[in-house]
Amino acid sequence: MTHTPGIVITGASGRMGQMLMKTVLDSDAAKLVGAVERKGHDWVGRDVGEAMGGQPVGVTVTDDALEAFSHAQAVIDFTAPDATLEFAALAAQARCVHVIGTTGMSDEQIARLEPASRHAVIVRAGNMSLGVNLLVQLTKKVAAALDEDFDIEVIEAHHHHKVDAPSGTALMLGEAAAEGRGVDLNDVSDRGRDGITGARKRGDIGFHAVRGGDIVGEHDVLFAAPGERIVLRHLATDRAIFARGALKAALWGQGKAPGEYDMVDVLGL
Ligand SMILES: NC(=O)C1=CN([C@@H]2O[C@H](COP(=O)(O)OP(=O)(O)OC[C@H]3O[C@@H](n4cnc5c(N)ncnc54)[C@H](OP(=O)(O)O)[C@@H]3O)[C@@H](O)[C@H]2O)C=CC1
Ligand SMILES: O=C(O)C1=N[C@H](C(=O)O)C[C@H](O)C1
Repeated sequence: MTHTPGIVITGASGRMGQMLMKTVLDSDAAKLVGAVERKGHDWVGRDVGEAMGGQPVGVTVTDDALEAFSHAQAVIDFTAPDATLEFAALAAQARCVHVIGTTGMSDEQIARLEPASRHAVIVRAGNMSLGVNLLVQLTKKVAAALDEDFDIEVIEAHHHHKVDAPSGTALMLGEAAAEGRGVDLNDVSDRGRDGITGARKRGDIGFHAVRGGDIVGEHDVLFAAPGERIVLRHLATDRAIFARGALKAALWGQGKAPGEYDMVDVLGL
């Protein structure tokens, strides 16, 4: 008999939390065993299906993350950096696979995931969709094929609720471009120009963030040279693509050795 992994969703009431819940409830490969919200949230104590405006699903929203994780095989976490660091310690304690979609983490915060990854599998990516992870590979290839006559700019657009910039995806694409070029992104990153900036510095990788309305997520990588331009583009029109990727990661992580992984590992790209 095959074992169906139990999944807990953190940030249950969020845009991604609700999408993740629906994706797990619709899946035959996993079962929803927990939904976590912060202390004092008005969903705590309610059936999560009813809280989302539908039928009961038999899962009560809790603010006790460790208790919820102790009944699960994986935690899918699209919340905020501080919350994700707390959940990483608890998921490791419960030996759950921790799938992290949270963006906006500093290098120092990312480094603080390391102790948890010694005890449990962590899969973290700024974008869980197949399309973006393919675009990351293409960006690396194109950047490796072109010289610095081609200026690289990463332009992203998101809904007006988004709190971090550049997006996690834009940073993944920038890292890929830098890697393709054989440079360190920290040395060439130029974020959001304003004022008398002087002429563009050869070799820089620029980042620009647009925020408006209900844009799900759009990313362009522009390679601009005298006389020609290449644009690599991904348009997300449905958050389901991120939730499907996250569930795939939660299933992929079962039985893997503790450590830090990303969607390139999961998708075998
Ligand atoms: N990797 C990927 O593929 C994707 C990543 N994301 C990322 O996922 C994250 C969430 O996005 P989105 O769903 O749009 O955001 P929302 O603001 O809609 O949801 C975030 C959820 O996390 C909860 N949360 C925040 N801080 C805490 C905390 N300290 N303890 C417990 N719960 C907390 C919020 O609760 P409350 O309302 O009470 O604050 C809310 O339920 C962002 O970082 C975003 O960039 C989004 C889409 C795809
Ligand atoms: O906040 C969002 O919505 C998204 N965040 C991720 C990011 O920062 O790149 C992924 C996706 O673009 C949606």
